[in-house]
Formats: sequence, C-alpha cells, structure tokens
Amino acid sequence: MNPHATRPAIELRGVSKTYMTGSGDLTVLKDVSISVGHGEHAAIVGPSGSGKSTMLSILGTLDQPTMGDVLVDDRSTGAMSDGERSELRSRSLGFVFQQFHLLPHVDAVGNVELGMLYSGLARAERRRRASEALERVGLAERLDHRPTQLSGGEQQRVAIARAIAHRPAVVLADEPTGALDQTTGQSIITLFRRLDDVALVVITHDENIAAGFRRRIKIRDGRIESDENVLPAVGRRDGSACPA
Ligand SMILES: Nc1ncnc2c1ncn2[C@@H]1O[C@H](COP(=O)(O)OP(=O)(O)OP(=O)(O)O)[C@@H](O)[C@H]1O
Repeated sequence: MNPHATRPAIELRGVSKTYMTGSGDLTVLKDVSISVGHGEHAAIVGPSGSGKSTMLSILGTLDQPTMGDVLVDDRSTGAMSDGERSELRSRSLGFVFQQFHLLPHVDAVGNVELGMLYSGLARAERRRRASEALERVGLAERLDHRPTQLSGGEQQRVAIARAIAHRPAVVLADEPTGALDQTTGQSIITLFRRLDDVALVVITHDENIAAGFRRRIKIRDGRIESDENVLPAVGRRDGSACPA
C-alpha cells in the first residue's frame, strides 16, 4: 500500500501486452497493475528491453493492451473509440520525450501553443497559457526564440511547457534526460519535481535519475519487480533531504 496515495489519476489494471512477430508471439508486459495518484510523482526504472516504453505508450493510450485496462481519472479507456481516446489525451495527458520533438522554425511560445491546437481553447487563451507555462519552466525571456537558438536543456523545458500548458492531470515522460548531459538532466528532474499539481510518470533506465523520485517502480522482463516509496526526511535518523 502506498502511504502517500491520493485519488488515482492514472492506473494500469492487469495489463499484458503481446506483440506478434515473425518469430512468434512476444509478451513484453505481464499482468502489470500500478496506480499513480493526483499530484504523485513516480519513476519507472528498468533495463533496456524490460518494457518501459511499451508501458508508457499504454499508459498514454497511444497503444492498446492485449489484456487489462487503463483508467485515466477513474475513466476506463478500454472501450473508448480512437476519437474519444484522442480527446482524452488532449485534455488530460501531457507527453515529454527524449528527443524534444519541437518544430524547428516555430518559436518557443508557438511550439507550446501548437500543442493546444485541438484543445478547443480560443487562440488568445492558448497564447496566454503558453506564455504562462514557459514562465513556469523559467523561459519567460525566451518566448520568441526558435529551438536552434536554445540549448538542449532549454528545448526540453519548452517541451515540458508544452506538456503542462493545457493543465493535464497526468504528465508522462519517456527518458526525458536521455539527450542531456548529467547536470542539465538533473536540472530537468528538479523542474519536474516542482510540478506538484500533476501526476508524473518518468520512465528511465538511469538509477541516478530514478533516485530523484520518492516513488520508484522497478520493472524487469515485463513485470513489476518492486514498487517502493521512500519516506520523507521527517523521522529519518540522518535527517537527510528526501526526494520529491
Ligand atoms: N512494435 C513492436 N513489435 C514487436 N516487438 C516490440 C515492439 N515494440 C517493442 N517490442 C519489443 O518489446 C520489448 C520491450 O520494448 P520496450 O521498448 O518497451 O523496452 P524498454 O524497456 O523501453 O527498452 P529501452 O530502454 O531500450 O527503450 C523489446 O524486446 C522490444 O524489442
């Protein structure tokens, strides 16, 4: 039982995923159940090929499980149409990837604004929220910079602004520090930790990155190997600071 549990923002219930390949069926997720509460942050860590990206795609409703269900904000997605899933994603989910996936000829505020194109928000509101999100990630002075005029860390901040600008309940990040040097990667994790109004799931193969999160879910060969919550510093004998 997770001692910090809040109402679930996103859940996998009994999820299995089998790919059909030329050399037979390959089951890469095996009866996985996890629940991440509103405002809770979790790192999913595991070696290459353990099923992390598959899990994130399924959490994000970009791919469908072979068995089991994904619930976002208590809503089952299993029986949704593609259109309903797409609407759910544009309303409730935000994505951050290793490669920032920014449009090269569009400035920072434009890139963030484009992420809300199908949100139903009026253009002026999209721009207002885009500027606000960029301020939140520390890029208030870079609104009109194009990706080529930004460092890798700044580009990832723009991508994070794009992921939060529409105020989703859940942000899913797949190896968000993978293209950055260690110091810049840690600053991105520090930024993520300040996003206390979203449920955050960060996928990483890097134990040092996972150590920045209070909740760490280890996956191996498509199964949850451990799911641990490090208790806050209060009551710790060494009094050391605790990750988010
Ligand atoms: N579309 C697919 N068809 C067939 N097999 C796939 C497909 N996608 C992934 N796999 C296989 O599923 C397994 C898990 O892949 P996945 O990308 O989820 O692992 P991962 O933990 O994210 O790995 P990495 O850290 O290297 O990205 C791998 O053996 C991979 O080859």
